[in-house]
Amino acid sequence: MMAPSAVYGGPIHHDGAALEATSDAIDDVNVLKARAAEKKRRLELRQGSSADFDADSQFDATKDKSAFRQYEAACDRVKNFYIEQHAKQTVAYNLTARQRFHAASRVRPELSVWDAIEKLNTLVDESDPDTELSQIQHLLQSAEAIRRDGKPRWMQLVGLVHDLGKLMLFFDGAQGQWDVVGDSFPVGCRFDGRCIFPDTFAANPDSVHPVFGTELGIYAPGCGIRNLIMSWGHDEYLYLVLRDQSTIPPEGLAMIRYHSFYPWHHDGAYREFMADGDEKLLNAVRAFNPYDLYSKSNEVLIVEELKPYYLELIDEFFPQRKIKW
Ligand SMILES: O[C@H]1[C@H](O)[C@@H](O)[C@H](O)[C@@H](O)[C@H]1O
Ligand SMILES: [Fe+2]
Ligand SMILES: [Fe+2]
Repeated sequence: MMAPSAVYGGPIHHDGAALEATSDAIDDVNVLKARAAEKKRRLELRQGSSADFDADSQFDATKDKSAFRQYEAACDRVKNFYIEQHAKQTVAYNLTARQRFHAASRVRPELSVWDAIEKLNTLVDESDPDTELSQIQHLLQSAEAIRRDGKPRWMQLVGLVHDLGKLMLFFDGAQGQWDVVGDSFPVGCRFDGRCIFPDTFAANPDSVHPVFGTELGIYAPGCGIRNLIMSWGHDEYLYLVLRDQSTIPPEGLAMIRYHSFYPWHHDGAYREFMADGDEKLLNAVRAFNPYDLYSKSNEVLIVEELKPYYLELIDEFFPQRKIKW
């Protein structure tokens, strides 16, 4: 009979040191195996995301797009919202809001992204003619549409978080919904006729201001979209919050910052301020828009079912877990 040492190719030791060495080696192998399994799982997850971020959307092929953003036919809730917002979004208010945001004394609540999403459960957006569901549903509907179209994981994440700036209603000393939600536009120059309900800007003192009321106002042509002072609201707030606290790529940050800037990304206004590189950002914002707008539906998603997938996605882009809001 063959000696056991011949089968294993070496002598069998029974001393403690050798046993310890063997069990360390087994631990090492297990770590490697766990790492390989994790890598494979992440790869598999990614395989579901193969489309370019800016490839045309597919999920909305059968949607009647003319049914969305019908402001003339909208209810009084929406019209009254814009009457108030357009009267009050002045340069002076904007500077006050930004100072408030940047103040060293500002207490910044810390909350994970998922907890922030759940907090939005109670918020129904007064400016929105297309959904009366809570914002958590809107975020999940956007993210799910992006996921269904096989878009990159960072873009799915942008869908999931893009309206979290609406949390400023609870956190940032907002005055009401008028300085949180709704379409956005620059202040400091003439309000463009392509904004919705443009006549309501007549009640805004800046519209007759000797500088702010002129076509270019405080800006130079070609100054760059990033240099426009955007009306204060959830886009700008979330952009400022996430710019330094996530690994979202620049295109994703542009989607967040300008997703409500319909007069620019949808109606071609304010192009005179664009600089080199802005066309690329515009392209990104446009690629995101269908997932924000046409994903709105009355179909209620089951939050608990989707939660594990999105918790993992959040982990990938927010390694520090909690966000300073
Ligand atoms: O009513 C909506 C809503 O507030 C959205 O979150 C915003 O991004 C849109 O631009 C706006 O018109
Ligand atoms: Fe939004
Ligand atoms: Fe949205």
